[in-house]
Amino acid sequence: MLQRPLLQVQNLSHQLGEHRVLERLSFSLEQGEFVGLLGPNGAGKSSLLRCIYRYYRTSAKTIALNGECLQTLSQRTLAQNVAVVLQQPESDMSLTVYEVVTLGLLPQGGMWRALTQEQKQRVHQALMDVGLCNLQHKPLAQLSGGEQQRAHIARALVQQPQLLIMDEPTSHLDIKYQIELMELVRSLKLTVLASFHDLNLACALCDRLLILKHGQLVADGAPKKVVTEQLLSDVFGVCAKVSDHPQQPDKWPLVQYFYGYQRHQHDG
Ligand SMILES: Nc1ncnc2c1ncn2[C@@H]1O[C@H](COP(=O)(O)OP(=O)(O)OP(=O)(O)O)[C@@H](O)[C@H]1O
Repeated sequence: MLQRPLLQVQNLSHQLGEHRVLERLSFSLEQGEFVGLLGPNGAGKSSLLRCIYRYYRTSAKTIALNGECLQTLSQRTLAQNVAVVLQQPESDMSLTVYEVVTLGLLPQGGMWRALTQEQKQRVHQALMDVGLCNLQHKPLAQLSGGEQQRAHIARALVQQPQLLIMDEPTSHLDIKYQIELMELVRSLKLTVLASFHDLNLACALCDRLLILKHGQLVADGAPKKVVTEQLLSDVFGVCAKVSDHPQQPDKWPLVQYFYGYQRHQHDG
């Protein structure tokens, strides 16, 4: 029997004010896939992710989770199944790391009563997974950007979601943190849809890439298939050389950019 996709997006369009930000998108995510969402500024990445975690309401039947229409799921069912990590949320800075991570129990009805042994264990395990046990009693505000993001990922882990959505989770982190954090997420074997700006990082981490341009899905496939010099020129407007990454030549393309755009613009 064919397995049902975890997430199915079918003919999704979305309008913000006068602006049509998503245009008839269709794709699905299989259980366990790690999928990168790429595209230039304004392409519609955040808008698409917002539709999927239901920050934006969309028309019925355009998004299904486990075969059920996203719009009809209760808030609780949605929160039990979908966790979201955004870039640098600042709302919970006064909480300690432990408290932030415990927030992940909310969808299961935790937090408002004493934690059960099982819940405490789950929080502890998540703190271990992200390597934050030693900082768990510190306020979030006293942590570095990378450590804060780890705490948010631990919160998402405690939620035990089927789908983890990440909107540019690494954009303020240095390159080592970016790699470390995303390799950590990858090792957790969740289904992940994450937006990126760093093409090389996305190529090395993702099973599959979705490329957006002007709200349309212009490519969907393995990094090696999708990332071509033509696509980089057509979608991102850059001139680049694409070769094989020395570490994984069969799987990972390596993008090297050429510079001098300012001069070309002036040269007309
Ligand atoms: N509230 C809004 N009302 C009208 N248009 C909006 C609104 N929010 C975003 N947009 C527009 O929707 C388009 C898509 O924006 P979105 O944030 O989804 O792009 P993005 O690919 O995530 O961009 P970036 O890489 O810059 O974060 C942009 O042209 C943006 O100007």
